[in-house]
Amino acid sequence: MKISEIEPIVLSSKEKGAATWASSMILVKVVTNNGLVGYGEAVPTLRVISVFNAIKQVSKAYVGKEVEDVEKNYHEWYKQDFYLSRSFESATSVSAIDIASWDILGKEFGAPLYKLLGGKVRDRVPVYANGWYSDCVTPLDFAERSKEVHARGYNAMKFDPFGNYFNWIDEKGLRESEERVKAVREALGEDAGVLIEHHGRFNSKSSQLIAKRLEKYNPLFMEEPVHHEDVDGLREYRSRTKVRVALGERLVSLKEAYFYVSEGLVDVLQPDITNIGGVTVAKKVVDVAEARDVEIAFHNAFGPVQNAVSVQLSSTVNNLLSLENFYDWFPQWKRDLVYNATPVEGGHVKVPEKPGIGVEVNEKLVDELKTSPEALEVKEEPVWVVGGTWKGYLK
Ligand SMILES: O=C(O)[C@H](O)[C@@H](O)[C@H](O)[C@H](O)CO
Ligand SMILES: [Mg+2]
Repeated sequence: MKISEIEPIVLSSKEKGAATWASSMILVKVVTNNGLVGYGEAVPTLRVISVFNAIKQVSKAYVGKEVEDVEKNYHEWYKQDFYLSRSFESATSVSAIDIASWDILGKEFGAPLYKLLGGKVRDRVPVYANGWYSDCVTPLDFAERSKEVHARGYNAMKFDPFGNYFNWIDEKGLRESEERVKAVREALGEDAGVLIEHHGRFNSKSSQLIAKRLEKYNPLFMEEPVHHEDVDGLREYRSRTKVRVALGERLVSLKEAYFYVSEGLVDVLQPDITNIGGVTVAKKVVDVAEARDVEIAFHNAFGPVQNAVSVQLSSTVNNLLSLENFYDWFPQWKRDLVYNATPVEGGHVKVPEKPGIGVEVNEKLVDELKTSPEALEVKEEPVWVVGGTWKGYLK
């Protein structure tokens, strides 16, 4: 079965989600010469136009290829694109096409993805909540909202308590962040998972001060505590703190993931299937992590296709910690965009049994929401911030 057509589709709506990127989505539709259709998804942050164009470029290498040859096709692009290991746009494009190819493979064999990957090790995937704390600023805001989320069945949740501090943090920032974390820990009790998101924005000295202040609240992990490229800063952080480190959403290749695992720089690896290289690379990354007892918690922030493929893969991962989940904080259209959806019940998602990624795309809604790629607005509250949490800081 040959790939005959690849179409990048930008979707957007005025309905706001948890963050700036949440109101748009990049879907990739792959069609074969005998009419099978598969869907993938690419990363929709401040690069919507360049990712859309990159998908068109990568498509030139994939059209005409056998859709079943996921391994060969990825390596052909690895050979072609001198900059794949450096280009997030290239990596997310190849990932989206790879996900759609696996979706087609499942449909061809009439099997959900997990069966093609060696079978599942669990029927329900444990998830943690993210995106739940829009407009939370005071410790009380965080405490009340986290209680509501807990009552919905989530026993673990992630949040960024650091307001608009960037690179450096001072005593006031440390105190305010500590008050928020303390409020959530007290609201949830000792057994819940409290996950601290740093969004990779601090220098090592500042994040070490943070770790010393927050370790008494027993965070499940500290996510991206230092700037992504600051490997020496991360080594210093590792040697001077006792907290568990999670990272991985910006990794774009197997070798990059291998580096963090083999150097002992990470406890919880968070590959994103939409930019690590699709299912083809993600499953290898999982194995590399397992060899060093590093746990997996896929980054899963964007849309329902990414969510579906992440649920399928998570069901097969022996060393899974949890899967990130924005599902209940998606704008409604992202839930409506797929049939046989994957709701969160009791902090878990049931693994769908439909072929491929396990959900079908609502093509009527795709036609309604389809738009031309446009640059996202740049606001004082950056794209990675959960909306409204900088309110107290903006002039
Ligand atoms: O862990 C996460 O879910 C991410 O850090 C998100 O919070 C970011 O905002 C997004 O990935 C930006 O592209
Ligand atoms: Mg993150």
